[in-house]
Amino acid sequence: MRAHEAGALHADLGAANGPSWLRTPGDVNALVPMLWPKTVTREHTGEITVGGLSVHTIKQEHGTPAYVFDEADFRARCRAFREAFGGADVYYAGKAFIATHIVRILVEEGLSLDVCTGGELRVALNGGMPPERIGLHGNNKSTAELGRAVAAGVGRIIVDSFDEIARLTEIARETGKKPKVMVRVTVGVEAHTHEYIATAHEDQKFGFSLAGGAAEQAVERILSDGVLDLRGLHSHIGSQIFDSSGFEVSARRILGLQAAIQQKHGTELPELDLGGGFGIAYTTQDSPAEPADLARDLMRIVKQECAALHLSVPHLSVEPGRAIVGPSMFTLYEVGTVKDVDGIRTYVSVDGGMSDNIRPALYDAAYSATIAGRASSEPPILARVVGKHCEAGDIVVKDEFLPADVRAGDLLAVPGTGAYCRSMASNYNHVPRPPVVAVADGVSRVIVRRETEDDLLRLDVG
Ligand SMILES: Cc1ncc(COP(=O)(O)O)c(C=O)c1O
Ligand SMILES: N[C@@H](CCCC[NH3+])C(=O)O
Repeated sequence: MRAHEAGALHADLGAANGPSWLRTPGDVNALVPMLWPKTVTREHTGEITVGGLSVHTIKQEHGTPAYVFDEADFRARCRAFREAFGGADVYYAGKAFIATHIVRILVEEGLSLDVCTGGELRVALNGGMPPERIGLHGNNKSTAELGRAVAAGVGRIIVDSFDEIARLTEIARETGKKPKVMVRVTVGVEAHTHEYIATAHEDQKFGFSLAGGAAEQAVERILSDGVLDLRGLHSHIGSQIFDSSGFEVSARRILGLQAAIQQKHGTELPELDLGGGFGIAYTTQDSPAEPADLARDLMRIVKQECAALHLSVPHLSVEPGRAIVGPSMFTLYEVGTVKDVDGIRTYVSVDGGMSDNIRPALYDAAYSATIAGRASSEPPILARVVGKHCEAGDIVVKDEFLPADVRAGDLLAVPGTGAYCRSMASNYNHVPRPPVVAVADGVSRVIVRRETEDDLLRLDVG
């Protein structure tokens, strides 16, 4: 007997907490479109296909667990952002997920790229991103990283500390180059998101404080030295944000600083970056905005503020990561064990876990899941999908209704794992990291290969 049947449980869970769309036996097979890559469908056989390939074929060719990347979906999202933002530049945030193949697609789709380490810069250049379309971030860029970025001729370096300004000024003097920079401003906005991924409140490591005057001092130092080419101001308020009011406050404050700089120094800064952070749906409880709506709102706010402050509208850029790549992937697992803890819940263990998705453990992030290899007409039961790690907090999906006949050998898919899953993966417990398999037009292709135990042993020099 399964621990909990959905009908009895709904009253306890309440619509706000439970995965409320799964109420009837048929619903366990339903795919809510906003959670899945665009080409995903459930066939009449009951199994899920993506890009024309069935999950069984993907499993046969590549094994599980695997991150499955829907290339057509990713391209469509790149295009949607580029078209929505029209004259503005879209810097895809590589920290969400970067690989050479991804960079090639970004180049083809006309996006620019935000990198935040020398490692990401290396992949960006390897994938053929024109250096002038690369922006380098980071609160502690080393002299070596700055030197490489300047030598490569990156289009912008977003400076984040006085130490960095000094370091970069020295590199510019030594090389005779004039690197283009933006000043990252901490605008003092409390973004409505998990505290670990909010980045614009005062008490934290990123940026120069607006309220404390550090941002203005940073601008003054750059202008008075005259060695760096100050292009504009930058603000990023955090990640997985749904409420546009944070962007509005941020734009108002940063343009206030821009106006103050213009008044004091007579310098009209030509560019403005409002960062990324646009939220996506992980469960049916989330309601993300369309890129066109985001773009319209942001542009309206900037135009209004510029008009009020008598500023020319600067060339705008944004840095979405999650909203582009997040929904383009799902993780395909195989169920290994099913355990009923009587009267509490059913634990469904899969062949991955916190090493391929640390977000539930780190941010209490919610995900959803479905049995991907078949449909079921059994009633739903409340399940917790867990991993294989030696850690009680190794949760993949905290609450989900799965069919009562969920069993070992089932394929299980978790959508929305394109952003910050492979890029934050570890090999905890010496579990090798899964591959990223790109699927398009019925063909699959490994774009990041599976890590092997040999890879891990090679690091262990004995
Ligand atoms: C400076 C900067 N830009 C862009 C991003 C991308 O954020 P998201 O993936 O939420 O769009 C981040 C991450 O939060 C960031 O720190
Ligand atoms: N890693 C975070 C997002 C932070 C992005 C970088 N500032 C997440 O998984 O949600």
